[in-house]
Amino acid sequence: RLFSSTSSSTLTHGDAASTHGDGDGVVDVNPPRGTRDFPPEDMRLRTWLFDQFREVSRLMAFEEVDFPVLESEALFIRKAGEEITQQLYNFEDKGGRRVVLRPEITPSLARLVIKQGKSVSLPLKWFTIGQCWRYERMTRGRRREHYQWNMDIFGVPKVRAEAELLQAIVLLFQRLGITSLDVGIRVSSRKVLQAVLNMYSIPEHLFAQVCVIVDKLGKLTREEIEKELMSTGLSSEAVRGIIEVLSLKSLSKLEEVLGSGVEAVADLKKLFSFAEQYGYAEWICFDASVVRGLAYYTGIVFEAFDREGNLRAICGGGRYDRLLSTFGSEDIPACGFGFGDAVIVELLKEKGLLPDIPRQIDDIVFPLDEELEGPASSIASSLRKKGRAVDLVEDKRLKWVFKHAERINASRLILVGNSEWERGMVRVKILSTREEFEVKAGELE
Ligand SMILES: OCc1cccc(Br)n1
Repeated sequence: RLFSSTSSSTLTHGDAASTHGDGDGVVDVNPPRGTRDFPPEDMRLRTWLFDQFREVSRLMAFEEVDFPVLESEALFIRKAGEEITQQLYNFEDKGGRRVVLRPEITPSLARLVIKQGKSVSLPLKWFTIGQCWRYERMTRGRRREHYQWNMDIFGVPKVRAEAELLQAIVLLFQRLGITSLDVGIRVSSRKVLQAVLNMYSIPEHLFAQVCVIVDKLGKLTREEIEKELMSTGLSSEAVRGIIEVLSLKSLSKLEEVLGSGVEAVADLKKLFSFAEQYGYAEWICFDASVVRGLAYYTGIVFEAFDREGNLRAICGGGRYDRLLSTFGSEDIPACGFGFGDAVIVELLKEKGLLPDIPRQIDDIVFPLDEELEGPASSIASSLRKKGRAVDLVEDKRLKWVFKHAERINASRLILVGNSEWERGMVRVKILSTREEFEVKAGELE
């Protein structure tokens, strides 16, 4: 029993098992609870997915940025009761600083925009793919980390920005083979809720808190939602009004209730007309119940969902025009989305769209005798300098090498044997055609 998943310590590179673990030589080779390793096969799928994120970012003319996973806790202290701020992976570092493993990326983006200040010209279109953390009581056995692709636009106040973000999401789905029959994107605006709160003269400072509660529609029962809303001091009449408006699924109905000329309706109408022009109208639908769970959204919000309703939101985002002033800076209009690496893979599995990403290398170089290991190394080296991916294999039987070549989809097998080498030659086998021929070692490329 060398390995067990029960003890808390882990095997670190180069250490003998006996110096770790709880004394009986048992080490835990599993990663910390709620986290994942990415062995080669999983890493190839992740790399493929992230390559799709990057390619869409390139098509949309976004620039890549990056940030530390570790951030000051101050960046995430918010009073609206969001789940994300109640599950902070926070701690005090050895310098007594309050820090967190970031639960989201938007505040880091805002921090960098403020830091860059006047040295950057607006609009800014930035993207990043980064790991985000939450400390979730493992009772629910959910993950504690995931990778998120974030796309954000700073300095565009009009809904053109949201229309651009929605195109990025649709392009991504299309690249993965997902259609608008599989997935939809629910779109609404926080200005809908703002208009309702105004109708009941509910004070501004309750807005974020009410949004966070209403975002639980569909997760909590209607009674639980009503109870939480009442606990913020809302009258039962206001609570009823909110729930009634948020159950609307038609823009014209919304206009009837809120009256024409309301900003929320104008924004949404503009966005839906953009959708027609971009060609992704069949992907989006108005749904007033979409508010998203982050306190800082101020306008259009959206989330992609699987139409079969088996999964959690695939991605989501919205406009956040007043986030920078919460960090003491001048506000800059902004909007963005986060797209996690987990739900999308569950969807691809469900749809039978998971790609098979096999290993692939160009050449295997194999010395047939021990004293040819030197020549084999120089052949491998010169091929690598010419850009060939080369696996230099030694101390194996030829039978194993042929199997290995198949397993890793090598294009060529280059055998270094005495009789050929004496004539300055090597034997080349093209594995796809079984063609075999001799080549001057110096002319190999
Ligand atoms: O989307 C919420 C979230 C934040 C951090 C880590 C994980 Br897993 N999930």
